[in-house]
Amino acid sequence: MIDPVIEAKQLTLRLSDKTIIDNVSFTLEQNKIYGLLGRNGAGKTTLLSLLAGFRNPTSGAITVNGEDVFENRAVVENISFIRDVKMDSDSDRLEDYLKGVALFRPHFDWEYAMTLVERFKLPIDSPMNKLSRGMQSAAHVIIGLASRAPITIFDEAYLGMDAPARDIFYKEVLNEYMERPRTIILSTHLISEVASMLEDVLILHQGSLMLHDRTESLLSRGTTITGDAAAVDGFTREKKVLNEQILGQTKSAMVYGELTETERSQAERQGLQIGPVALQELFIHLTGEKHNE
Ligand SMILES: Nc1ncnc2c1ncn2[C@@H]1O[C@H](COP(=O)(O)OP(=O)(O)OP(=O)(O)O)[C@@H](O)[C@H]1O
Repeated sequence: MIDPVIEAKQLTLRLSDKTIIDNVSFTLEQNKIYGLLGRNGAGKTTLLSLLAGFRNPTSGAITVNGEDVFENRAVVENISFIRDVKMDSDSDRLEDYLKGVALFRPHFDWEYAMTLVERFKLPIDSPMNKLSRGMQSAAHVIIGLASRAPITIFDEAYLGMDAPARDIFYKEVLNEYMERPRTIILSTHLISEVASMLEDVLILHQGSLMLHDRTESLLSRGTTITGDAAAVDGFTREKKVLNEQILGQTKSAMVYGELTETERSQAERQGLQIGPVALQELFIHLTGEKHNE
């Protein structure tokens, strides 16, 4: 499959009379890294299951290059959907497990998978259910990376992994993406760790798509003001402050909303530094209780 374009049109899923995905529409262009963010229960896994063809929408459509995904083998074999599932009852050795998975994945690179097994220091002969939680996560991440599917989805796949293992994962994702561009969707609560990798961000809130924007333009909605604590307080008095940090006499405040040119020169005159806002703070603000009252 070349250059997959994913389109959701008024996508809706109801389960037991509850609307889980509510009239969601978006277009995902080929070969970008997308971040799918949302609070617990927002519907991220459900949306990704629809995209991976595991579920049939109640109404609306989700297509890849114009073709419906559900029960469409030609499309689905180009999608790798990696979740953090526990393998408590699977006694296959890791090597056999990977061999089994590779059979159904046309782009699977066995040599790369073995390199990753070494990088994550996984015992290749161990039964899956004897691996630690983090090692099981790493095994799934290896499948996602080595499958080299044109559409690769990591749904909290790396939650059990410790910080050094996650670091390896992020580096591998970026390396792979540079060498073999593909569409990668990362659904995560570890926003600060992945923020710099994301080209576009989608925020799902209570089943609806709240926002789809380039990360850069999303980040321009907020500003960090740093400097003398009293000056920062004066400057931000009328503004929506998302978060503040104080270190001695110095204060750093994240505010929502773009600054005007006049405000920027005013800040400069007062010796205040202006910097970018963190994606995580924006996310907390946009999906927090108060913003949605
Ligand atoms: N089979 C089902 N039947 C009924 N409701 C379901 C079913 N599966 C999920 N839900 C509900 O759908 C909503 C969305 O769940 P989903 O797992 O997609 O959210 P999520 O954004 O991935 O959450 P988290 O970040 O906590 O993993 C939740 O309210 C959940 O209870």
